[in-house]
Amino acid sequence: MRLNLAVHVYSVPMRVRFRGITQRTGLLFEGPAGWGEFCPFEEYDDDEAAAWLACALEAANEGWPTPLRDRVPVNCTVPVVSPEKAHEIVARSGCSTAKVKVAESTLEEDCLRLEAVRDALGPQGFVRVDANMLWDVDTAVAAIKAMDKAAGGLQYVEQPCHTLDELAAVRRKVNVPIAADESIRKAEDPLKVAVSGAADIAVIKVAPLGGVRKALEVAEACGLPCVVSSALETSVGMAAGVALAAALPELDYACGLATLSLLDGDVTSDSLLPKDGYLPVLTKAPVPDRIEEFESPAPKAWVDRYERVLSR
Ligand SMILES: O=C(O)CCC(=O)C1=CC=C[C@@H](O)[C@@H]1C(=O)O
Ligand SMILES: [Mg+2]
Repeated sequence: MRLNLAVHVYSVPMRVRFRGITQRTGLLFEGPAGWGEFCPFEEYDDDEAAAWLACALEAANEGWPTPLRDRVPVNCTVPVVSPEKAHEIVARSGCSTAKVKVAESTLEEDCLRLEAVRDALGPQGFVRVDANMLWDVDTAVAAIKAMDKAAGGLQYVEQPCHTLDELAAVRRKVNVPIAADESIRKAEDPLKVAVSGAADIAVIKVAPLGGVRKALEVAEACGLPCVVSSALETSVGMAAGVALAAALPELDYACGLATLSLLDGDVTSDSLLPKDGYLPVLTKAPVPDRIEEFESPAPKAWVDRYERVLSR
């Protein structure tokens, strides 16, 4: 269905279920500086969605700060899949860092998946895991020790538990570095969250933090090495994440921006897919020249949401 509006609602199937979704949906629009993408996950209320809109408006109206590098190292992302499939994803990616989703299945299954990932990467590669807050402190400590062994060394564990106090407690009890993700992006004020005692690394996401400039402020305020990670955007929104990674004064770790391969298609023919473990830095988002192939059959709810958040 074509809308009589300058916005396009897309719907792209996921190749594998990821964070509970099988279809990625969102909205694209063009402004004087280029294309922007508005795609807060469904459960986000209008308050939270406002930051995502600010990110899309920054891309469309202002553009991004000057990049400090022309390419960005990225990790491949391994969903909860069989060890064979995990091996295939990592081997095919060309990345030397893999992030593996854990804690959604049994510890044994997670460990088998991690062994397969290490096998695919070889001894020089880096393996990190993301538990998305699913553990309590004791479960986290036991799981991290077992996974560190199975993976032949973990680079870090992302958001093992819910609260900053729990992260700090886990951090005292394991040798694996801790990264904070939800603790930052879901904080009431991401600029004020006292993450430094609870984590070694900050995961920052450009859309939930309100755009490249806002996310750079958050990175500076938290004072930790940063990993820029995606929110499963199409290449249009992903370009903003890459712009953030390109503008960070220091970038010591591969970024979680190679998630296009989790989608079964893209709204542009200039997809941001990694080559030899890197994504190119673009000055503006790619033009969504394939939008018609992915036009949503039910755009109304998205247009309503966009207009509601825009008029707040
Ligand atoms: O960091 C990556 O490798 C990929 C991005 C990723 O894992 C996520 C993207 C979007 C939503 C999140 O549940 C998830 C994450 O928790 O980091
Ligand atoms: Mg995470």
